[in-house]
Amino acid sequence: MTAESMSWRDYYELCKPNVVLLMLLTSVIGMFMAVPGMVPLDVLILGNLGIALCAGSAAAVNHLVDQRIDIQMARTHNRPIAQGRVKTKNAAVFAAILGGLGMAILLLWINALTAWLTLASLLGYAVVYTLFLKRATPQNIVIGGIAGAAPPLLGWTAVTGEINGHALLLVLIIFVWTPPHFWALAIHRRDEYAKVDIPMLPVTHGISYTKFHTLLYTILLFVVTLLPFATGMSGVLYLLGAVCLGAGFIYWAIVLMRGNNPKAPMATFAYSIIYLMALFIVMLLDHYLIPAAYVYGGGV
Ligand code: HEM
Ligand SMILES: CC(C)=CCC/C(C)=C/CC/C(C)=C/COP(=O)(O)OP(=O)(O)O
Repeated sequence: MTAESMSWRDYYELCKPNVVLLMLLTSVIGMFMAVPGMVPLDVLILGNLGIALCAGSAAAVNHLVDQRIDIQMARTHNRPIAQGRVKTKNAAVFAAILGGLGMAILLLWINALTAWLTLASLLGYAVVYTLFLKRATPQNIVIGGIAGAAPPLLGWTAVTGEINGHALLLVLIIFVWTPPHFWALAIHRRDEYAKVDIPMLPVTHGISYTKFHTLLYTILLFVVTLLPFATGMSGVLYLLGAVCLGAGFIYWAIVLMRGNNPKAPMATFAYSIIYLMALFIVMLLDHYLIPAAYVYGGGV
């Protein structure tokens, strides 16, 4: 592999591509949930491009700010800035270009509301969470989770230009999902966070306390995911999916809490990602398939 292709890979990695891809799935589905038919193609492409660039920019700032702690933790020590493969200044320029481009796209071709909400999420993650909360309180990821939870709202406002209760419900789902998603991993990596003095919940309050709160949030998540059905936003297919997926999450949170399976923390973390992906996909399927079934059923 040439040095040049290596460096592109490093810049790509700065954007946390897998995380941003899952966020994009939620913003795309936020767009589709906002309308009964097809999302205008320009909004679909430019809206998600703008959101992705801004999220990538925030992720690059996170790498930049965290380089000294990243190099000390096994999970993150090989990151591009921590290892000096990307210079701090270049990373800052890269983040500024991505953020500037993303904002320009949203302001020029989408709408001002989406642009400012996206900027708030960018700053919420890159500045409020990374620079302050992460180092200050074990509630860091709970509060910081608001930024990561925003994409379905950003997708929704990109299409409609308005904030809507149903869009906020999608944000609420990801907001409540974030603590079990992260704490499962943080339980596994507790000693590393302790080593770099980051006050994650398992460090400040212990593993058992964190496991219990992971279970509590998972139960709360189960309840919150019933709300799209209860409010008439989604139908029976979604309800079935939410109940099955939620039962699986609670199962893993219980296995985690019982503590006799050493693989439970990372299995719960992996499940959290599959869970969110599947929940949003089933919501989209419900949105299009169920009305279609009614139409065709009614027409026969
Ligand atoms: C404040 C909120 C969040 C925190 C603290 C958090 C924390 C983390 C951490 C530490 C990892 C790294 C695991 C590793 O390096 O192996 C991770 C991975 C991941 N997170 Fe989150 N996360 C948050 C929000 C989100 C959101 C909102 C999404 C998507 C909607 C998301 C999707 C993912 C995905 C897909 C991965 C796997 C990445 C990979 O395999 O490369 N996360 N998360
Ligand atoms: C515009 C918009 C939607 C912005 C959202 C930005 C974004 C990419 C949020 C990601 C959330 C995340 C992976 C947090 C982990 O950070 P960490 O520093 O705790 O984890 P780390 O140790 O792996 O870096």
